[in-house]
Amino acid sequence: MSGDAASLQDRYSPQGRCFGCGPANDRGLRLKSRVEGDAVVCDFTPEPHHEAFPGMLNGGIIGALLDCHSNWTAAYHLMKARGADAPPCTVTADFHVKLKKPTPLGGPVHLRAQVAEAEGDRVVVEATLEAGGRVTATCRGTFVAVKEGHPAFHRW
Ligand SMILES: CCCCCCCCCCCCCC(=O)SCCNC(=O)CCNC(=O)[C@H](O)C(C)(C)COP(=O)(O)OP(=O)(O)OC[C@H]1O[C@@H](n2cnc3c(N)ncnc32)[C@H](O)[C@@H]1OP(=O)(O)O
Repeated sequence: MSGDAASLQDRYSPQGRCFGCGPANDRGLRLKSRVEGDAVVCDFTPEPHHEAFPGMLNGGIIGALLDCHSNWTAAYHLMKARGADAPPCTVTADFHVKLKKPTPLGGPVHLRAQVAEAEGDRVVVEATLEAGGRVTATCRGTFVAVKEGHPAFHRW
């Protein structure tokens, strides 16, 4: 994979309102995913209201970050595989997050995702979330490009 400096969200879905990744949702997380070699990466700085217990990041927020970032990794992969100039609309079919250690607040977290398997419209993505240079959560999920007629089609 390769790409320029703009985030995938800003480039392909600037009007998106998804809670995790929509640039136009001013109450959302607005994560910014970027292509780096064979991976897609993202740095996100949690805010105090994302806290679970003092100084530690909420697990649901971790899940939302890993879900959206992995979704964009799948969509970008399908775009490249199809030779298209825009990604298809993908949705999450399943994702499994392991919260391995508490994730500290107070600095950025780093997300990194890669395609593990792909067949047709379905892509399996593996991702990690690091804080302070240590992996605190991992994720494996399946993301599906939807067809016309699905409620998500052309809705991101
Ligand atoms: C330019 C824009 C760029 C965008 C970039 C993208 C990045 C996005 C970033 C956003 C990140 C945000 C992350 C998020 O939050 S994504 C939002 C959370 N995820 C979902 O809502 C996904 C819900 N699940 C599904 O839609 C399907 O299961 C999928 C598509 C995953 C698989 O479906 P597949 O076809 O493989 O499986 P199947 O044939 O066995 O169906 C299973 C069930 O699916 C339903 N179903 C299927 N089709 C339709 C339909 N047309 N209209 C209505 N429903 C439909 C139907 O109920 C069926 O059940 P039943 O019929 O057995 O009862």
